[in-house]
Amino acid sequence: MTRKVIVVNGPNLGRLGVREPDVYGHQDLETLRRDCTAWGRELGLDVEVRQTDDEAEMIGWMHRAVDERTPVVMNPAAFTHYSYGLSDAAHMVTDAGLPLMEVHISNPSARDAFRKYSVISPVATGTITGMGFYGYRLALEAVAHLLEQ
Ligand SMILES: O=C1C[C@@](O)(C(=O)O)C[C@@H](O)[C@@H]1O
Repeated sequence: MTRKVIVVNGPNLGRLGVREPDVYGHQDLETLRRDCTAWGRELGLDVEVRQTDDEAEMIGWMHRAVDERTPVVMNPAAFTHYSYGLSDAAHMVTDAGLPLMEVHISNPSARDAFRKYSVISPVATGTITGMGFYGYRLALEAVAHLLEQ
């Protein structure tokens, strides 16, 4: 059976391709969507890529993931650094025994001081940073691996 996985992206990631291309690359969200869908297919995962600038919507997606038992790949974007609401919601996902892989396109630790701390990392299954879009592939591989355990 193909297992559904959601790949959720936080604020400003809808602007991939035009936002700081030196940091986030020249490829847009649509390309990320196509890449993740194709990688998922290879790994036997039915991947749905979402993006929102709205914290409440992202939190709602976590509640639904718990209810529907859906593993999560999450790039929380700026929510990473301050959203205790999203952190609590992400915690519910891993508490439910579901994988939640945190991904960052850049390496936030190597950037501004406010990016050095993640409120998501302490509750995530694992974190991948600094690998560009390829980090999402690594996160999907990790999810596929964890689902086989
Ligand atoms: O919006 C983002 C993107 C990001 O999560 C990344 O993918 O590298 C890193 C965050 O610090 C930043 O706020």
